[in-house]
Amino acid sequence: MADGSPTGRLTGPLHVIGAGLLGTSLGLAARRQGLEVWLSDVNPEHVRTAVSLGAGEPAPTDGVAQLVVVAVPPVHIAEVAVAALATGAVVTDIGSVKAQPLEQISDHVDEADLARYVGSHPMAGSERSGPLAASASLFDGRPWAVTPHVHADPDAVTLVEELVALSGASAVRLSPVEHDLAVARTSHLPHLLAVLAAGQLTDAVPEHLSLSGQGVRDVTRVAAGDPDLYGQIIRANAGVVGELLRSLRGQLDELIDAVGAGSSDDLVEILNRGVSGTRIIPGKHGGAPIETGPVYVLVPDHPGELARLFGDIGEIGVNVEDLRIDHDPGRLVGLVELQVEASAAERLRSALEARNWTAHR
Ligand SMILES: NC(=O)C1=CN([C@@H]2O[C@H](COP(=O)(O)OP(=O)(O)OC[C@H]3O[C@@H](n4cnc5c(N)ncnc54)[C@H](O)[C@@H]3O)[C@@H](O)[C@H]2O)C=CC1
Ligand SMILES: O=C(O)C(=O)Cc1ccc(O)cc1
Repeated sequence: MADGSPTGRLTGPLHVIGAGLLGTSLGLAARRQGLEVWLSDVNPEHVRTAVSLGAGEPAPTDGVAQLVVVAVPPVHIAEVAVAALATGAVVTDIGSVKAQPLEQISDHVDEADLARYVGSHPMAGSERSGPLAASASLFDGRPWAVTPHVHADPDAVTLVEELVALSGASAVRLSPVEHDLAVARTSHLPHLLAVLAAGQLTDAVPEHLSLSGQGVRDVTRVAAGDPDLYGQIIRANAGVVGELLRSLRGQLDELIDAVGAGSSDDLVEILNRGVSGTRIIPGKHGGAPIETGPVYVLVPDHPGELARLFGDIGEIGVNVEDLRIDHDPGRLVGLVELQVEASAAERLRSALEARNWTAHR
């Protein structure tokens, strides 16, 4: 077993504390690369489930892991990380906010132990929780913030960045404060806006809800996330999120004026700002955003049809950038929306039609 001292080379064992969505996904990703993974959780059922999925083995009662990953809800991160540092291991947490746990941990450990703590945050997840929602490919191609504090041991930082690479993600190094500013804008505020958009649906009558299309599903998806978890995340970043919300209040007033104004100029200016925002979100693997276009395909609601469609797309040789499926309320068919590189959309549509699929753009 490793003695836990940072060597800058990730050989394991990796101890994941918190076998929920994130922890189990990480265990699966690390096992995929052959690393020894130990799992623990306050809920023994979650460990059993994660083990049965192949995410690792129950953590032994003794022995020091090389790297401990704390994957528990935000309010428990500091206490779990402090206990893990006492074992001599390098410790990272994957919580969604970084300045607050660092401050709490710093209050309870000496500088030598603190040097082995390096916070991090994978920008990957879903609105579901628990080990059954886990996936080995959750982190593939995703950004993963690594947020060393000024006294962090460089070897410990390297070890955490190796974990990121081994999980299929790309490390983005930021200070904890910078990170919290970034996620307030890219994650916490969008989450709260999705909550408001979804919440106002609860006032609608069922006949009106029957007109729900893909747009409302797109803007409300993340609002289904566990309110307890998101409450903790947002409260841990309350200062920055509060500032953004106050700025948004001003923008909401401007929007109300623009909607009621005689001319549409101001409204179009606001709508254009939205278009600009969508265009600067980086593409997959942090690359430049690529322009995609949709191809819609009618798929009979029978077992095996989706596999046949994807087999055909694979043979046609077009990469699918994104995908969603809508069900036709009146017929036993699904409408599959494929997002592909814009320049390949027409080629894909005509090749699918040639293979007897009903496809349009
Ligand atoms: N859900 C998401 O999409 C993302 C979540 N995160 C962060 O990852 C962390 C975990 O979130 P999820 O996996 O989504 O939650 P989850 O609810 O699926 O899993 C959390 C697990 O921690 C366990 N746990 C709670 N207190 C514990 C303790 N004191 N010791 C050991 N185990 C304990 C729970 O039993 C549960 O199995 C959170 O800090 C969250 O901010 C980060 C990125 C994305
Ligand atoms: O569901 C999504 O699209 C997400 O963006 C998931 C997510 C949730 C919380 C985080 O701290 C990071 C990522």
